Amino acid sequence: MEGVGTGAVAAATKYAEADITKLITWKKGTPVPYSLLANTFEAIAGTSKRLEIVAHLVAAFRAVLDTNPPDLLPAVYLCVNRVAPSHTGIELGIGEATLIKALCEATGKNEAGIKKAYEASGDLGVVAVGARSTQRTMFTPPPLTIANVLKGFRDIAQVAGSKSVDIKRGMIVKMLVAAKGNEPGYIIRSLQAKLRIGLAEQSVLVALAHAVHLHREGVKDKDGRLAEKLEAAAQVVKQAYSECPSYDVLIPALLEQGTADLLSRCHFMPGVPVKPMLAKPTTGVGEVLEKFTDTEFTVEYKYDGERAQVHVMEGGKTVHIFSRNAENNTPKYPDIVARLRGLLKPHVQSIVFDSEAVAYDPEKKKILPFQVLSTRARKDVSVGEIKVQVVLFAFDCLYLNGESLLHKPLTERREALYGALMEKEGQLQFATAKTSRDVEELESFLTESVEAGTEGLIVKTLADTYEPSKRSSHWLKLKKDYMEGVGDTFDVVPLGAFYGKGKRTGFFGAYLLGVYDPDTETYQTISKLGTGFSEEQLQQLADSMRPHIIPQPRPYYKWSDALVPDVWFDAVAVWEVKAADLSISPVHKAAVGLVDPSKGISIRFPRLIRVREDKSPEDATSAAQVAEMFRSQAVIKQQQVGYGCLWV
Ligand SMILES: Nc1ncnc2c1ncn2[C@@H]1O[C@H](COP(=O)(O)OP(=O)(O)OP(=O)(O)O)[C@@H](O)[C@H]1O
Ligand SMILES: [Mg+2]
Ligand SMILES: [Mg+2]
Repeated sequence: MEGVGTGAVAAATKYAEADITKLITWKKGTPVPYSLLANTFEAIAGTSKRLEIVAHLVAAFRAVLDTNPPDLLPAVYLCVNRVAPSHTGIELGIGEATLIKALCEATGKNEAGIKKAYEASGDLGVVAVGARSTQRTMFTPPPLTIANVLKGFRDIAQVAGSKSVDIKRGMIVKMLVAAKGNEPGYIIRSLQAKLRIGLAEQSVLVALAHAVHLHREGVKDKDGRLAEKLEAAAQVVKQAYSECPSYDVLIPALLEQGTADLLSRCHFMPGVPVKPMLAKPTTGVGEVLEKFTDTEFTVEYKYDGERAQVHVMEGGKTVHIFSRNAENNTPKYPDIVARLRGLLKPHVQSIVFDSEAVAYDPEKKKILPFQVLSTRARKDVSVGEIKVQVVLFAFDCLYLNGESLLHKPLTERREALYGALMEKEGQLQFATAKTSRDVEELESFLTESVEAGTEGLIVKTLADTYEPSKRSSHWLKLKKDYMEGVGDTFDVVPLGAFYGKGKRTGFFGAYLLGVYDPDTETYQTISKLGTGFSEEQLQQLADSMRPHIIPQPRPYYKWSDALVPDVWFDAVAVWEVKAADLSISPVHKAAVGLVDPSKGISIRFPRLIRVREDKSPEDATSAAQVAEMFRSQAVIKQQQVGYGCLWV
């Protein structure tokens, strides 16, 4: 067995010393006050050390477990700043204008004053805490509790109809009036769907695992193995959550029997999207053969469309289609929903398969590029009005007739797939595949794949399981581009913009781009993007970003005084760009500390490929990926020099 990380040992020691009774200010069996969380958030915001962040959360969760366990579920939702699992599509994200009005109403302050304070601090949460109420209320409202804050948020998220803005505002005012001390700040930030305390979901999962373990087994290290057990608990909880990303399932399972045997109670199930398995870039057939010397692998066409995880239940009566992001894409594809029933073999009652939805020309019987798919409407699509036809290329089977196949090898999953669905041209086809180790054969398969209108190949080991949410080295992508020395594309977040000159006066001529570092929860600049747009595209991008201008950069943006944009944006969009190469930069901050202690990495000559509607800013290219790409670029350069062909 692997050794236990020093982190776990330090954590175990910290927990043993923590006195959670100090936190408990309420009676056992009564609802836990929201102040427990607000104070915990405050403490977390005050440190950047993972270990301390997790320790604060563990203490709070233990206090909940000791006194009122049913409050653990709402507490966790509030920590991850969500009101429901993401596939339900129920989310917060109240606009600034509404929040400002609500703050005025709740505090009796005027709008100009609130706006001025907002301009100064750039954070409505800070404004909310500072804006003490000048109004007297007849009755002091009872303190906010964790359960009623979540319920309030849920209600607000679900108000619909013509008067919804006013109704929402009224509900927000009520919460703000009841909030005390630092609470209004976190209420406001939660409503904005931006907690901004540097709390990553992975940390919440670890804390949850540790708290549950300590609550059940005690904090004393009875056999010298506490650190090891805590680490094991965290692993199991993380895995359960990646198979079944729903706290509504995970937390009751944890409360019931702890982490022992958790995967048998919280596992993949149709209706809840599993996080998709991801692939790593490779540079050529040579590298693939080198990596997989002793491993059996297969190669498939890599289609350029949109990922579609298809859940079919009750013999086709219920169908859900989920995006790469676990969002519900079913309303976008009524045509697929309608055709699926006819494509199931008779013995198939339920199936979940992984596929790529690709635009298709039924007359020419040809697949079409992603750009065509992106013109298809996203919501309220009715079958009769569909202009862009799609074909599904199925490549994996995750579940069949009541049984999860996630832990089966790809060979078995593929057999299940081929045995469960019927192919029909232009409707549903299996991804073209080949199994070979021959360099020439693979090279020509790659050429073939590109001629067939795909992006290249995806190489998969045959003996491995499906690894939800992992960017695993069991799946390697081999795009034509990589071999031309370009490397994989980057998914970047526009953080700011520069006004244009000459013909571009009046709108943005260039953008400041950033990547995301989930370890520090910061956006770090990587490049300036200023060429390669059409005038029309420039206009569209400017229109899409203008509503997201903010008065000041967020405290979690890492940028340099040497390159300050004219306006800053909230981190809301993801753009896919192709770039020339990566270099250590005196200006940019991407992956700072990972390759060089104080300098970041930048990319040269980025060109916009597409706007990624299917990725959220936290799914942007990560700092660690940038560092990895930088290192592998150095290796390739060296190899190419070695082969006498200088890399340009
Ligand atoms: N045969 C296939 N097997 C697996 N994935 C495929 C296949 N054909 C197409 N794909 C698509 O390729 C994607 C992986 O490569 P791609 O470079 O497009 O990733 P991405 O969506 O940009 O995400 P990232 O860059 O974060 O990996 C998968 O998510 C899937 O949508
Ligand atoms: Mg793709
Ligand atoms: Mg990509």
